[in-house]
Amino acid sequence: MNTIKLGTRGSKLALWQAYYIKDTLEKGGLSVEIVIIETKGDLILDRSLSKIGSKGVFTEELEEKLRSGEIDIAQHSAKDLQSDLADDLELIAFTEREKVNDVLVSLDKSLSLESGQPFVVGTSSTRRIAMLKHFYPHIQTVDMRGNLQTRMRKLEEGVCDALLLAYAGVHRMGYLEHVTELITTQKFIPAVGQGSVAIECAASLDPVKKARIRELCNHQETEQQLLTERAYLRKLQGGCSIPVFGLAVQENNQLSITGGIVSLDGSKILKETLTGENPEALGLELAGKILSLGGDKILAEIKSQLNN
Ligand SMILES: NCc1[nH]cc(CCC(=O)O)c1CC(=O)O
Repeated sequence: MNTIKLGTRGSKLALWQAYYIKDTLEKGGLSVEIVIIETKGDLILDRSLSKIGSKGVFTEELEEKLRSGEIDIAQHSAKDLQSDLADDLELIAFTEREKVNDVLVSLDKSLSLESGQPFVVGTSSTRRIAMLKHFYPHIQTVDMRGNLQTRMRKLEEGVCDALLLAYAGVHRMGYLEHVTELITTQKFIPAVGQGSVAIECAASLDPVKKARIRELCNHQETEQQLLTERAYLRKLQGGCSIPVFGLAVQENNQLSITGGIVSLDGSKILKETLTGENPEALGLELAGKILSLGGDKILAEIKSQLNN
C-alpha cells in the first residue's frame, strides 16, 4: 500500500493526535506522511467560537483536501466534529476513548469547585460556562480562547485562577501535574465525543485502505458510544457552540446514554438516561425525549441569544 497522507491541524494537541494515529498505522505496517493544514478556527483567535458561528471551523479546510485527494485521511478530536457529515465523507474509525471528564487546572493546588471558595475560571465553552453557573454559581468565568499552550500561558499570567479543560487534552499535552480536581460526570457530563480521536476520509477512498485503517485504529466500544452520542447531537442540531452534553457507556452488554441540554445562564437543565441496543436509534430516542420535555424551548432560546 502506498504512503497514507494524514491531514491534521498544526496545534500541539492536533499533532500529538496525528502522531498517535501515525504510530498506530505504522505498527500495522503502513507508512504515513503527516500533512499540516491550517483551519479558520486556528486563525480566528479574537472571537469566541460561538460567535464565529459557522459550523466546522476546525474541519472545513481538511475536508476540502480529503475531497481533492491531497490527503487520504484526516484526524480530528471527535468532539470538534460536526454531527452531520456530508454524504461524500465518512468517519472510519474512533480511537479508544480516554477518561471523559473535565478537569480543573490551576497553579494553586488547593483550588477546587467543590470547596465552595470563589475564584475565576477561564473557559469559552458555552457548555462549561452554563454548567458552572448551574452547579457552582460562586465561580466567575472569563473568556479564554486559543490553543492549550496559550491558555496555560494566560493562567500563568494570572488572567484567571484556573482553567476548565478536557482531561484528554491535558493528558496529551503533558499538563496532568497541574490538575487540581477531576470533575465528576454526575455533574459535568462531557461534550459529545470528548476523549476520542476520529478518522475521516472521502467516501471514494480505496476500500482496501479504508478497511485496513479502520482495522488498526477503530475501538469498537468507543465507536458504539460515539455513534449514540452523535445521533443525539445531530437530532438536536447542536454545533459545538450549543451547551448540549451526552455520554454513552456500556454496562453488562447494555448501551446507555445520559444526556441533555442546559440554558446559557444555567437556570434550566434537562438530563435523561436511556438504555437500548442500537446506537443510532438510542441517540435519536434521547433527543426526542429531551426535545419533548422542553429542550425545544431551551434550544430556541439559546439560538436567539447566540445570534445577538
Ligand atoms: N474544544 C477544543 C478541544 N477539542 C478537543 C479537546 C480535548 C481533547 C478531547 O476531548 O478529545 C479540546 C480542549 C478542551 O476542550 O479542553
